[in-house]
Amino acid sequence: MTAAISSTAVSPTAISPKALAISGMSKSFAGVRAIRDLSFTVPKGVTTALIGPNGAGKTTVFNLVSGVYGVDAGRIEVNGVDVTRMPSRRRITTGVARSFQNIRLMAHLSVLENLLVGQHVRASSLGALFTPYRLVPGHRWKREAREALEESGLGRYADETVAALPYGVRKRIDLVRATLAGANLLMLDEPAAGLNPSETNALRDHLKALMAKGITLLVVEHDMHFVESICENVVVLNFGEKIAEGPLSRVRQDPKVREAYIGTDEEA
Ligand SMILES: Nc1ncnc2c1ncn2[C@@H]1O[C@H](COP(=O)(O)OP(=O)(O)OP(=O)(O)O)[C@@H](O)[C@H]1O
Repeated sequence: MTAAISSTAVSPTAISPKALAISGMSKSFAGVRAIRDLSFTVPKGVTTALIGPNGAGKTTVFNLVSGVYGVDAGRIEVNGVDVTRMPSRRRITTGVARSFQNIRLMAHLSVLENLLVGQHVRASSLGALFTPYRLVPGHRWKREAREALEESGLGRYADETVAALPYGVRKRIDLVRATLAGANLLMLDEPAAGLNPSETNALRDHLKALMAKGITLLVVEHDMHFVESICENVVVLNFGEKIAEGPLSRVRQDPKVREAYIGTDEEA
């Protein structure tokens, strides 16, 4: 049976100055050490990038924070709440949400329907979870979803089928979905991948608007121009370990970082 998600189970604390605090985190897959004794924090309001060559462990960090996998060792706090052993589906109640490299919107549904499906994570009872939204005229979630779309400049797409929309618009709708779920810490996995320059600009503006609303972003991104334009702090991983941390301008001069990227097509 699908468990109901109580919106009051854990209230994200406004007290912690850290949106995310990871300490001593390790994870192996069949003997391969993907993450090794990793510690870093994301202060509230400080847009942070997690960078590193292919296979460095960036997506694994997202999977561990969102609870797709359990850690072998270490501790993860979101907004001051220990989520280390918390089931994945409950972690949204602490304020963390993520977007994926491959957009997980349902292509055959409308934009609004996709957002309403996403909002079901906020359902506080089984009844609310299974109430078909069409049966509830003027439903609050529907209104909130339309408002969020308008606010993001995407209002005209509300009733369009997702499959018919350009990729850049779908990516931004995925962002609206994550914020509607009540997140104040958004983990974005390669948000700019596959976007053309004008779509990238629209995404950047969208992210800056979220930052201005107080949402903290943790971004995995290979496009360093994009990272430079929105991120104040950068954490660099290599073979699952943190090898550098700080502003991109400083980090990219670090010999360890330069060495990590040698032989790859990427640049830090
Ligand atoms: N489910 C899994 N099973 C086995 N190995 C895994 C699994 N997930 C990740 N790994 C391994 O963990 C290491 C880190 O992978 P991860 O995908 O986190 O790297 P990444 O930095 O996100 O790479 P990329 O930039 O290519 O997406 C790799 O060696 C990868 O093969």
